[in-house]
Amino acid sequence: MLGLAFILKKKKRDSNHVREVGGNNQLESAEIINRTICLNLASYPSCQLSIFNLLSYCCPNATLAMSDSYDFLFKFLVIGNAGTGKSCLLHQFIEKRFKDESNHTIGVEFGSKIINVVNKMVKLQIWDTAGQERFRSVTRSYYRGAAGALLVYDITSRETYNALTTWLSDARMLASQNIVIILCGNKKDLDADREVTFLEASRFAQENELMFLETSALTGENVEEAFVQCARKILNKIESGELDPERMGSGIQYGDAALRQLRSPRRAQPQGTQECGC
Ligand SMILES: Nc1nc2c(ncn2[C@@H]2O[C@H](COP(=O)(O)OP(=O)(O)OP(=O)(O)O)[C@@H](O)[C@H]2O)c(=O)[nH]1
Repeated sequence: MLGLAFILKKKKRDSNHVREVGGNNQLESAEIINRTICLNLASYPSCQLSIFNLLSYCCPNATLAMSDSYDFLFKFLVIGNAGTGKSCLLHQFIEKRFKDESNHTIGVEFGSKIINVVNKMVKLQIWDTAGQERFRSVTRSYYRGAAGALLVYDITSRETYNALTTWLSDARMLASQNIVIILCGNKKDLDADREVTFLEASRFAQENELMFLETSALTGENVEEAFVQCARKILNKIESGELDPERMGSGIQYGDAALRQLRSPRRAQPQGTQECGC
């Protein structure tokens, strides 16, 4: 059975973190809490293709099963050059504190959080991707079916700002044309070392139809806002009919069987089973 066990179980924990380890993209272990999918491949070091990668590719909505009292689940990406603070932003958003020691991400990391957006409970399933070029082929495989993204640059590094067009075209090509993206100029607390002005970045955002905020993972400024604004825009698009959660690869899932049943009776599933978009 390849050592792969899907165990659905209720389990409470403060944070939901999955870390993909090993330079050769081995998935040592991964947990999605509450809706726990346990993958234990530690004893299969030769397995080069992570099961998460496979799940994400084949079944972008595979994490949804029983409801945690949320209305929607959105798949999010955090992308941008290495060292811009993507992991620290995710950590600040989930844990509400700065990650003191942050190493380069190897492949991808995962986190999730339920937030309240305009009276809807939205579960964000967030994939924090490695910014280093050598992981690009791995990280690109996670783009598929993302509903939203934080596109991060470092306001003290023009190089990271100059790379934005490449990240943007990748996201629009590989995720979805409709992906909602918020541009985040991170390290706002280092204003004295700024190399990119607020004005030029906001122009870039406007020209490319992006939302824009300057953030600081260190102080927490605008971090929650970045995720919330992105989620709010996705919700608006759902309400206006511009986005269809039922469309395969939309990166959006309904949060409970009842709501799904209301919308599409033939797709209703028994409680406790896994919904898979494939
Ligand atoms: N001053 C300041 N430093 C930050 C901020 N965010 C991150 N850093 C620092 O920037 C460095 C890189 O942060 P990471 O979160 O690891 O960067 P990353 O974008 O995830 O990097 P990769 O995983 O390699 O793609 C670390 O030394 C952080 O402490 C911030 O808002 N302000």
